[in-house]
Amino acid sequence: MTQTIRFPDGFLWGASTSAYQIEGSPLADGAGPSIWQRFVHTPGNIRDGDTGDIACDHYRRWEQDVELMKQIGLQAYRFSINWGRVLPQGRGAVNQAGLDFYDRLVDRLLANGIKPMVTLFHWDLPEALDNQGGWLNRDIADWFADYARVMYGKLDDRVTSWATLNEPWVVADGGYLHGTLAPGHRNRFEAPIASHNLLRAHGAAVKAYREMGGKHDIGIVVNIEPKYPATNSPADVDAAARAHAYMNAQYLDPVFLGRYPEKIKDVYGEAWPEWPAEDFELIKQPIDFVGVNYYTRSVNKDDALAYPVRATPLRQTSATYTETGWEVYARGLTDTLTWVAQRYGNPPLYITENGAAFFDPPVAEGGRINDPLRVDYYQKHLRAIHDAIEAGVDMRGYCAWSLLDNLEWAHGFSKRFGLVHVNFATQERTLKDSAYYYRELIASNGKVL
Ligand SMILES: N#[N+]C[C@@H]1[C@@H](O)[C@H](O)[C@@H](O)[C@@H]2O[C@H]12
Repeated sequence: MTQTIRFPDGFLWGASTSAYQIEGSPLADGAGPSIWQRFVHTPGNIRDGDTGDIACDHYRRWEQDVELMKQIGLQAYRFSINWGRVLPQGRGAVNQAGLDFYDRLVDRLLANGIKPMVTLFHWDLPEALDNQGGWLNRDIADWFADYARVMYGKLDDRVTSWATLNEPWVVADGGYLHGTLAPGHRNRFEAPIASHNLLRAHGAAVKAYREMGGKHDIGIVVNIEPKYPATNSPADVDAAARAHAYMNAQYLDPVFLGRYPEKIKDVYGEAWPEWPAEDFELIKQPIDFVGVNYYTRSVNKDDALAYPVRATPLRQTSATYTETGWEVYARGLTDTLTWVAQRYGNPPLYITENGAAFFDPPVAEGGRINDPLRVDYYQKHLRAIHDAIEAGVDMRGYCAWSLLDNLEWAHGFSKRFGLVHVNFATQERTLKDSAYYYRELIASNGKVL
């Protein structure tokens, strides 16, 4: 007898995007370039030479896209603000046209009963700030707080959910250690500095919100990937612990516990600086929720040559893998959510991203796009979330990644995560079968699982 699944009353069902991945028009109407403008136009950085110059053309088609959200029945829409569209130099003069774009979007979402969930930073740092050191300059905590104040001042009368950062780990690891993401640095001494300043900026933006009397929810969005040892050998167990400290605990420990996990020094070694104690007072500002981005897990083998964590993920022979090479492992989501709940005092949690890139067939007769693997992925992961709820985790909502097929960073347009297919040549949108399935899920509050 299959269990009837019921999600809590008021559980919020949404979908997520980010500015640079969907908006296009990166320099329109006075916007200042982000570090992605330079990065995507540097040959070799993005597959097929794809760029965000047009992307999903959302900056011009946003009304059509809100209609799509309504058609799917979204209760919430998580999106990010392009910092440089609002502050072209990252600081100082406000670009009114940029602010007006987000103002109109928020009003239209609310008019359609869709809750805006705003992320202030989703990787598109203004180039002008990067030219002043960007995340390597300790002043960026103040620059970010000033930008946050501009957005709070404009939208906090209607936006009730703020996230400061999206996935600081990816910014530090991809942007400063491995160079696979903008700004493309490869420096093991820079990565912890960027990571620490991202957390300081988070704390400064939360502090600014409280000081202005903000009464709504503010939190942080982190990617969490549970790390399992390949064997019970001490070497593999320790390898998994290093990988966990590096990707997972390095972010929520400072935010909730006011300190880094001890193991992080073993990860970075000589590249790990000592930090001023007052930094942790700033970072650990009380927050109202954690956004968890979950995609997969990794099974780790000790590997002395794999910097910085000295652990290598092992492919699981019997598993299904997505187009991005990620194992489909829904149990890892339950383990992740119970870990966060147990370690940090059961804070309110949202899944702010969860989804999969699979090869989608062409649009069939009648305009249908059959994507059963994506439907199966959602079904498995929502069941895993329900298991966490049954275990007492305070789950408040779920945002599918992503509303639209979009620019998958260095993958270009080759990896499609959308509930909605985008023909990037014509900008035609087509709901995939997974969008129709998600619509039923929302309408039944998860009962059709
Ligand atoms: N790759 N991938 C999909 C997805 C990416 O498109 C988002 O921008 C990130 O927040 C996070 O990495 C996850």
